[in-house]
Amino acid sequence: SYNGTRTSDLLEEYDFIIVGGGSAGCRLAEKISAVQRFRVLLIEAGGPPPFSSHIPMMAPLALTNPEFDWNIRSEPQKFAMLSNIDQRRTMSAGKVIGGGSTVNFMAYQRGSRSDFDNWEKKYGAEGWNWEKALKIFTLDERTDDEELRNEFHGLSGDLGVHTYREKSAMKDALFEAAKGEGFAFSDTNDGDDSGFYHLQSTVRDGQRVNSFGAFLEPHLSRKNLHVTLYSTVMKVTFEDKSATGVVFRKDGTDIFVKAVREVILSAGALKTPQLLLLSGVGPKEHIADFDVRLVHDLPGVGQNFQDHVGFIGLLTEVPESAVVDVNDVEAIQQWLVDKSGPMTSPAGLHYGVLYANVTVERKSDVEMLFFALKNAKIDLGLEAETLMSFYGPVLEKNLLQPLLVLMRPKSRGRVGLVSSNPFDNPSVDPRYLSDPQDVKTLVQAGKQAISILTSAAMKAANATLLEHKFPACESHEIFSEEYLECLVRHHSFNIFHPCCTCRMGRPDDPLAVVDHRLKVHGLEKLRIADNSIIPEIPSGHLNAHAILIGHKAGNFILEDYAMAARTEL
Ligand SMILES: Cc1cc2nc3c(=O)[nH]c(=O)nc-3n(C[C@H](O)[C@H](O)[C@H](O)COP(=O)(O)OP(=O)(O)OC[C@H]3O[C@@H](n4cnc5c(N)ncnc54)[C@H](O)[C@@H]3O)c2cc1C
Repeated sequence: SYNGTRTSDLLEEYDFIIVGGGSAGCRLAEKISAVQRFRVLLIEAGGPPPFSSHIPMMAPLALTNPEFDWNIRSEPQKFAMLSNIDQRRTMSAGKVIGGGSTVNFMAYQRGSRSDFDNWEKKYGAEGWNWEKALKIFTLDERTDDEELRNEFHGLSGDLGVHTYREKSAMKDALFEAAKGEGFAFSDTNDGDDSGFYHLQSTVRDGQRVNSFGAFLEPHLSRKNLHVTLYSTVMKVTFEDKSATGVVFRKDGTDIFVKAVREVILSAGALKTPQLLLLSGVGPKEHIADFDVRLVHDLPGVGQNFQDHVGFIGLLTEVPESAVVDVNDVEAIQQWLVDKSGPMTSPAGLHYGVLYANVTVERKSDVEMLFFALKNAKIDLGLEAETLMSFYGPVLEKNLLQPLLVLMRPKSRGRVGLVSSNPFDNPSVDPRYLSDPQDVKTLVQAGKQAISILTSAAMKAANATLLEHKFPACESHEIFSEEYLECLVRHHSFNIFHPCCTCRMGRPDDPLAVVDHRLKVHGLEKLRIADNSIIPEIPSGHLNAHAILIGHKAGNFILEDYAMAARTEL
């Protein structure tokens, strides 16, 4: 498999150095290396994608595997994840070329028009409104869905997207039940996120589409593009307030490469703030606690952490035919022969998704994702005793599990250093559910989910919501408000969408880290292009956003260096 540029072939200097070959970094590297006279270096800490990552149903296998996952452990949580080991959560993040897009669950969702318009209005993120974002989404997308030939979708981009329109009795029942609750059927990616919809996912011809395979792999022969794998950037170097290059370690050797024009950080929402702090850029009081020389006091670095978090534990028994078994040998063989069959389901999410509104101000407060998979071994984070007593008795049953997730959580966390060693993971304190409104919203959504799961349509499809109490909540009447609140706090679950830790904003905004063209405030020759720059978490899943950010960063760079960029974007 691909192993990147040989170390002996690397140059001493490049025009642009991109740190992190994830969803955004790969998109960006393709854009700027299209200009032949730009020498571009992409530095990625992980290696090539594992074979299993191509099989959509195998997605959960990469979770917590140290070969592909940074395995960052959160700080103990006070308001959520109360039944987890040490009340912590593993903040899974891809350590592999393609980053999150190589290990994620492949849902392709942009969120709502208002999310983007809000970035522009509230945070001064000029040019990031829905209309502008939509142009880029459609440029990059290649949907295979005949029914989506409209202004919201692209047919000729590089990012393959598949819609799961396949019919099944369980999906029909879920849709019928959702209709009974007043939800209409809709297209998830038209900017109006409400109702029930078929899942759109980054799958093409039965295989995962990651950002590396879609955008970069076809262009690896470009002579001006170097990609170094298994290479961990330790810090950005500066002369006064200007970035001069980076130091990375590969095979035990520390290598300095000079950036003639710019360094661009695309290391993701957890690692980008860590790298800035290690390089002396961030809140000066925090940096002073470590053996790091202050380069620039920037209070917003690592602040404003946001993630989509919610809960699971409403177990619903369904017929065997409604569930995909990850260990089904016949299904694996079928996939190996012609990339078809049950293994093409992205992590068992093929039943579609519901955006539920529980408050009046929003259409999409909570997303309900319906998982129906067996033997998936998803890391739930629970203490062994709780895991055994809750899941042990239902191990042999075929289960449908709704995962209810806050789309616009109010709680805010932070990322910081634990040490000045770049090989230590950062300290991540999400402060999940620290805002009481978040819990209230999830409890209301829990009631709505129970109504759906116990509806006549679901009963007719032989689905039975099990009255099986979660251990920490045994003293409460099952499915009462108190029970649901207890479940929310004890069996909380995030879906690995950290963002917003180096957010965009105006120069006079004390917590802004980058401007609307992604340049770091107060510094020269340094940009950020990954999900850390998002000011407020949108209601879509974040792979689409990272790709959008990589694409726009590429446009900004081409414009700034007077290349023929599409300025209208
Ligand atoms: C398990 C899981 C499931 C998910 N499911 C979905 C989903 O269904 N749909 C969806 O849209 N989104 C999903 N996401 C989220 C989505 O994939 C991410 O939001 C997105 O990939 C983030 O893109 P990014 O470019 O900001 O960062 P990343 O893609 O994480 O890229 C960062 C890259 O930088 C590298 N890096 C970090 N530090 C260094 C360093 N010091 N030196 C060199 N390289 C470094 C990393 O190894 C990584 O490759 C999921 C994520 C996970 C982990």
